[in-house]
Amino acid sequence: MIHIQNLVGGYSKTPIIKGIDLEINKSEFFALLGPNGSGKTTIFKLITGQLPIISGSISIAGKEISSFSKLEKAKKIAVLTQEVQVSFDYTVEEIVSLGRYPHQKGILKNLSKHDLEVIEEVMEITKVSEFRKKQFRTISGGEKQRVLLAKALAQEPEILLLDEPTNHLDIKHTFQILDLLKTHQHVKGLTIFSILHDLNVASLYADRFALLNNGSLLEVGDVNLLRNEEQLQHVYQVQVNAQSHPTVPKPQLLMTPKFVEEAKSPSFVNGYEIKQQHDFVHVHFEQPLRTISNGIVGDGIQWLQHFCQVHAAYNPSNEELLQWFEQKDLPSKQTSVMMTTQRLENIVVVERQVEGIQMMIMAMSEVGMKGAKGKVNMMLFMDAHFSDGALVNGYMIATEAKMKALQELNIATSSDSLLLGLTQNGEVQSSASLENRVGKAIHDMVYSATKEAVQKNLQLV
Ligand SMILES: Nc1ncnc2c1ncn2[C@@H]1O[C@H](COP(=O)(O)OP(=O)(O)OP(=O)(O)O)[C@@H](O)[C@H]1O
Repeated sequence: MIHIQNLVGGYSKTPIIKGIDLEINKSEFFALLGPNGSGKTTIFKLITGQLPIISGSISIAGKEISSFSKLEKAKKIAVLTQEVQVSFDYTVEEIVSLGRYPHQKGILKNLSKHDLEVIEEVMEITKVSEFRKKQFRTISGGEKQRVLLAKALAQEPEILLLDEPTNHLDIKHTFQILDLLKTHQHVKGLTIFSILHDLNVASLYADRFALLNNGSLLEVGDVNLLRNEEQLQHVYQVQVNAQSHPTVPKPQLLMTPKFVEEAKSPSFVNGYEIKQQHDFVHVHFEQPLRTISNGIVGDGIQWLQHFCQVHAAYNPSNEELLQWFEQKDLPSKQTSVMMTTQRLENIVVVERQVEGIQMMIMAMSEVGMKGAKGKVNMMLFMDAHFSDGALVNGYMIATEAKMKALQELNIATSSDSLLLGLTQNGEVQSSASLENRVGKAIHDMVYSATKEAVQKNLQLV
C-alpha cells in the first residue's frame, strides 16, 4: 500500500533519513518505533509532502506521492500529528466536520446527509459527542487528541498516519482508541501506520514493526522484534527484559532503572521473623523474596514477603480468605498461603547452612495423621539469587527430593504444596541442578526436612 524505496530526506541538505526501504501492506497495523530524534516524524513529513524528498521514492497504491493532488491525497490519507494547530475558535463538532472537506462537492461545500451521518458516527465511537458544543481550545489534551482522531476518521481514509496517537490519553482511553482502530482495520480494511513510543502497547496492537535509529532502519519484522532485548537495550540505552504477557501471546517489556534504592539487605538469619499461633504460622521477611509456588494463595512466580501455613477444617471460599487476611492484617497480594487440616504443633522449622548457603525450611506433614490425605506442605527459603529458569529448576529438584524421601519411607502423598523463596542476594545463578552447589543445597535440605517432618508426625500418631 505504502512503498518507500531508498528514501533520503530531512530539513536541510544533511539528510535525517538516510536511505530507508519500507513496505506497509494494505489493512495492516504497522508500528514505527525508535528513540527521540531518530527520524520518525521526519518520515511522516516526507510522506505527507511537508518536507521534500532528497532522493528515493514514496508511492501509495503504485502511484508516486508527488503526483497526487492535495484533495486526492486527503481522500486517501488522514494524518494525526502531535502539532495541534487550531487557530480559530472552532467547536468540537466543527473540527470533526472539517474531516469531511475532501468529500464535499460543489462550490458551497455544504455537508450532505451522508457527511452528517459519518460525523455522528465518528464522534460517537471516539466518545467526544458529549462535549460537541464546547470550544476546542477549552478541552483537555486527551480530549483534543480524541477529537482530532474523530476528524481523521471522518475523512474516511484508506490510510491513517498516526504520530503518537495515545500520548495524552489515560490507559482507559488508550485501550479504547486502539481497540477502535483495530476494529476499523479489520472491518473497514483501514491501513494504519503509527509512531508509537509505548513498546508494550505497540506489542499488543501492531501486526508488524520497524525499529528506526539515527535515520536508518535496524529491523523490520513481526512481534519477535520486541523480544530482541540486546537490540532494544542498545537503541534505548535502558536495561530491558522481554516477558510473556500472562493472557495474550505477545511479549511485554520490563525496564530496570539504573537507580536502585539502597537495599537494607539484613543478614539472612536476621531478615525474618516467625510467629506461631494456634491457627496459623506466619513467616515475615523484611525484604520481598522472589518466589515460585503452587500454594492456594500467591501461586506462580512473584515477589512476596509473608508466608503462612494455616489450619482450616475445609478449603475456604475467596471471600472467607479475604476476611481472613483482613483479620490478620496481612496484605493479600504479598502473601503466600498453604492450608492444612492438621494441628500446627506438628510443623517442622529447620534453619541450616548447606553448601555454604543459608536456608530455612518450614514443613507441615499430614502423613500418617488421622483423617488426613497424606501430604507435605513445604516452604523453602534461600539466601541466593536465581534467574526465573533456575527457579523452575530448583522447584523440580525440591519436588524430586521430597518424593525420594517419601518413597524411602514407603509413603504415597497427594495434593502437596511447595514454595521456593529467594532473597536474590549475591551472584545470579542461571541454573540449578544436582551438579551445582545451589541444586545440591535444595536437594539435601528438602530431603532431610521431609524425613524429619514425616517422622515427627508418625511419632505423634
Ligand atoms: N524543523 C526542524 N529543523 C531542523 N531539524 C529538525 C527539525 N525538526 C526535527 N529536526 C531534527 O531531525 C531529527 C529527527 O527528528 P524527528 O522529529 O523526525 O524525530 P522523532 O523520531 O520523531 O523524535 P521524537 O520521538 O522525539 O518525536 C532530530 O535530530 C531533530 O533535531
